[in-house]
Amino acid sequence: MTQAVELASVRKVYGFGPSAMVALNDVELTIEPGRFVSLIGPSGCGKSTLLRLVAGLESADAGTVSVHGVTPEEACAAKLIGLVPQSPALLPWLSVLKNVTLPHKINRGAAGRRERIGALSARDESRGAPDMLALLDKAGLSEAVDKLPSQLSGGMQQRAAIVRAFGLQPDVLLMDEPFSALDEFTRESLQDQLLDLWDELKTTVLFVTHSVSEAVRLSDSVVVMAPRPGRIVDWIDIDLPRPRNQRLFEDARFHEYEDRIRDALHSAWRSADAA
Ligand SMILES: Nc1ncnc2c1ncn2[C@@H]1O[C@H](COP(=O)(O)OP(=O)(O)OP(=O)(O)O)[C@@H](O)[C@H]1O
Repeated sequence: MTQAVELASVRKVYGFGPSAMVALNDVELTIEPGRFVSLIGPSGCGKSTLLRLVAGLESADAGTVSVHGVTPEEACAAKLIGLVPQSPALLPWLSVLKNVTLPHKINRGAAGRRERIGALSARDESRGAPDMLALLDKAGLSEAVDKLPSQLSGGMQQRAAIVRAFGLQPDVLLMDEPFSALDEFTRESLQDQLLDLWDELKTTVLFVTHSVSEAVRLSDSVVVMAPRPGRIVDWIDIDLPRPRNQRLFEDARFHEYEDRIRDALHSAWRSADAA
């Protein structure tokens, strides 16, 4: 089976000489298609760097990165990869509906590139373009379709950004702390909506977070990283039933997973202090 994401012996160094910073060292990571995997770890352990390597925004100094069997650059050209950054980055002069449909119009050439790459795509091409109004409705934005981003709250803007990313039907969706700027209530409701969309569209998700409970709630697997040098120190499969709704918080196993990840994070912090 072709893996959705594969990093082998990856090393990334910023700077030169004595000021060189090893952002990632000897990173091995394999993500099967359709899985939801979170990266968690202390600040500076290389989570965003790893995401940027998969997105093709940076290149590795050693090792290989592949997305559905091709380089991130090829995967990007074929629009296999979607990226949701920390802040929504919507175009301020376009309505919500135009913001979420514009990438589709721009990216019509991607279908041909996908075909040329071959049978790497996990998606069902016969499914056609998604109904963006239906996706906006599912994300609770049906009242906001004709509004400008400035007329929406931060949470609504982030929801629109997520719909836009899912609407492109990427095979791999990269999310860099997409909910970090939001209050807890909005955050939980966006987690629900993200899980709904993910369940429907079966996209592979690689999700960066600082929140242990968010990682446990959303993920099939949580990857724990440590800094100096940035590396993977633990991989924890979250064997909890789906759908994962609010009742999950009453499940003792949910809190056991949280404790396990917290322990792994404490070890990561201690190893960073010792470095
Ligand atoms: N463009 C860059 N130039 C120089 N150093 C960089 C650059 N980008 C990241 N770094 C360094 O690489 C290391 C990893 O950074 P990265 O942003 O990937 O960490 P992170 O785990 O995402 O951190 P945070 O949780 O704070 O967002 C850090 O020490 C950072 O200072």
